[in-house]
Amino acid sequence: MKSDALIPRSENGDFQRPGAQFRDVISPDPDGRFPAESGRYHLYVSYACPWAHRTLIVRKLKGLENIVGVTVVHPHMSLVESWRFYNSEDGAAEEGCVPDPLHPGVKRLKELYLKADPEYSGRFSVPVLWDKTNGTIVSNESSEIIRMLNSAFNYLLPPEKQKIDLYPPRLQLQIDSVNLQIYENINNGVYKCGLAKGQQAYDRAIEDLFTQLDAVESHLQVKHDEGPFYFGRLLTETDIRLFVTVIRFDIVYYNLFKTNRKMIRLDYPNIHRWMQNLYWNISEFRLTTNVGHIKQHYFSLTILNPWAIVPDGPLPEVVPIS
Ligand SMILES: N[C@@H](CCC(=O)N[C@@H](CS)C(=O)NCC(=O)O)C(=O)O
Repeated sequence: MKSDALIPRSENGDFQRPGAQFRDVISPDPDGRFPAESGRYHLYVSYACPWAHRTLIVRKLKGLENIVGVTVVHPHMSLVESWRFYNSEDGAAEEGCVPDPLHPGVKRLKELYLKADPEYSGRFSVPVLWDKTNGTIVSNESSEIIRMLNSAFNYLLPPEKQKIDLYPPRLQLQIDSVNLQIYENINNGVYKCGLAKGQQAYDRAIEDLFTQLDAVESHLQVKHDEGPFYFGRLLTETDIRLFVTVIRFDIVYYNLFKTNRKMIRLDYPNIHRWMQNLYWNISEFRLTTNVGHIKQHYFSLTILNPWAIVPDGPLPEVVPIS
């Protein structure tokens, strides 16, 4: 099968991201199928992937490093064979990748999906939240994994980490509604631009993307007096979900996905300031951002970049706060 045929699209050529298929939930209930326990769950992520990046940020913000393990896959992904684990022939560019520590001999993420469900026929995507006790996947949907990490393990955490609530009850309605627009037009919007098949599909996607970015820019300008976050004073999951796309924007999407009507650093001062604050002042954002993996992964998608040449810029990759 030609690799282009593996990109899911509508009849009009619009990219359509398939829904995740493992949708179980870790709960604080000790009698549940997936009770919150220390050392039982493991995240498989790529540093390149914005959806996986959400889970890395929340894991760190909540101080779950010793409770939920992580393995980073190699940044080069095969559309047919899926992500692969580090092997001894890999070099320095693959910083942070290791062989699968839980399943010696497993080479590809695909194998874990098939262990969890031999009949599985969906995409082999990251992130994967793995349950060591049942030997299965709890969830491969990042929006739901971050909600679990936000609250399910609280009873194991010190008070200052328990208190961090990225989905606070009084903002939930607003968060849900903003998340939806940001997902549709920005998070997935950049993919709709990059993976559009045909001019009209691209034109639709780019219009929606920049209309939404313009709206976020105005929103952040108004909110700035209240605080540095999307909702002002409080850091929420909306900041995380927006950050993972914005940090990749000038570096890969602008060029590879043709989202080049405007650049964050030059044309969106409020979004840029908001992003710089998260990146430079909140270490959990900076320490989970790996620009090397991001560039290695996206520019290796030969369906969009036949020679897999990784461009030099933009420099600096993330502009320091002046
Ligand atoms: N709904 C998923 C989407 C995850 C996703 O699409 N991940 C991409 C990487 S950025 C992936 O692993 N794709 C592999 C593939 O489609 O084969 C989530 O948010 O967790």
